[in-house]
Amino acid sequence: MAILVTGGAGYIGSHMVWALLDAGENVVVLDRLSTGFRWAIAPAARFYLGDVADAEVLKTIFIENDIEAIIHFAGSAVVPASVADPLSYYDNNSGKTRALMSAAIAAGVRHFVFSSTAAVYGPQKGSEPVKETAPLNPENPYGQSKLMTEFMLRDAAAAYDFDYVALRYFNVAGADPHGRAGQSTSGATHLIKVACEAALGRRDSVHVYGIDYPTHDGTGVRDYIHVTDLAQAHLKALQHLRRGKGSLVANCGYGSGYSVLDVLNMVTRLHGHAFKIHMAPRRPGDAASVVADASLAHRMLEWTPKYDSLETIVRSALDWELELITRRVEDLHEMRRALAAASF
Ligand SMILES: NC(=O)c1ccc[n+]([C@@H]2O[C@H](COP(=O)([O-])OP(=O)(O)OC[C@H]3O[C@@H](n4cnc5c(N)ncnc54)[C@H](O)[C@@H]3O)[C@@H](O)[C@H]2O)c1
Ligand SMILES: O=c1ccn([C@@H]2O[C@H](COP(=O)(O)OP(=O)(O)O[C@H]3O[C@H](CO)[C@H](O)[C@H](O)[C@H]3O)[C@@H](O)[C@H]2O)c(=O)[nH]1
Repeated sequence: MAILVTGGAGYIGSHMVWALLDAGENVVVLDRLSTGFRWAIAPAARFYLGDVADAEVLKTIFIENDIEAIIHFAGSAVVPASVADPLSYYDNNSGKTRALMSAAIAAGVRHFVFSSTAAVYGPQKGSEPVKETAPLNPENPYGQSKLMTEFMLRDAAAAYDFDYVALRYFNVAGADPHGRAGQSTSGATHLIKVACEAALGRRDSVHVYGIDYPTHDGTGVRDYIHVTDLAQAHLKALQHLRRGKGSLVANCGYGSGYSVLDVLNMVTRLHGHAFKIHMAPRRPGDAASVVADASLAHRMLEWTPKYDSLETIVRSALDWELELITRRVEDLHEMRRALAAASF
């Protein structure tokens, strides 16, 4: 039996692949490498290049592997891009997931774990942690496209021999503590990644989007969750489904909110070098404060985070940024050696 990880070449998916392999699972990855990288996939996983909606590649995967469950990360994940091009988000996050679900159900795959998001909730009054029962009112097409998928999962689970866990991630950050994976996306927009790049001189500066929010320092507040804890939550979700405990929608966060300035100060403190900061207008589609109440995941999945401190998250993100620089330098040396060898 094997677990199919879609989007396993991406940031969160690549950590999931390592977590599954560490837990002794057989892993199959499907990724079209639009934002992910072939090198990010752990060598022990079996890789298929393709789109999650490609019926032919799915057929091949289901014939060649005994897929027990799908952990579905493949998708588009940038809030402002979804505001600029909503239909591509509905296509990739909702339409293509529908095609994947349909092929999976036809092939007899019974378990599905889905990457949902805190963006399904929309604007919150005050800074109270958000429970799963909060109104679902996405502020942007990204959140809406994920919510539509949650509805498809709910209805499919009611109709077919199929169950699912949808995990609503808050702000995922950090990198594998063993240095095997991290966030490598070029042109990243996520705050911690952007700030670490600026600290290491890979960007000129960081823009702070909005200083007039009703938060403790006027900047946006988010609940940052370490990617390794998030991968563990998926392992627990898989266990939950295997034990026949039924479908579930649960938040994944820590319940602690940090502002943009809190994050920038932490990066500066840990790295030791200041970088340029520009105050900028609010970003379209952004909420003031988004913090999780994750008590349901703790209770139902028996999930206990291990890396729940902003300092640990930022430290691992900085370590990964240094690792990427080292790898680029090694690649350059390799290219130089290859060029020198070719010129003789
Ligand atoms: N990063 C976050 O803070 C965050 C928060 C909430 C939810 N999520 C969700 O988690 C998932 C993973 O996010 P990430 O940050 O790792 O993003 P990512 O862009 O690093 O990874 C996505 C991966 O999916 C692949 N992909 C995209 N569309 C595909 C398709 N149609 N067919 C095959 N492969 C495809 C990409 O090549 C990439 O490897 C996404 O669904 C995202 O919406 C992320
Ligand atoms: O260069 C930057 C980048 C971000 N921010 C601010 O930092 C906070 C976090 O922004 P991110 O772009 O890092 O993350 P988002 O909160 O926009 O979105 C993330 O969290 C959401 C859930 O809250 C979704 O899950 C989504 O997939 C994921 O990208 C926001 O207040 C944003 O305005 C800046 O000030 N400058």
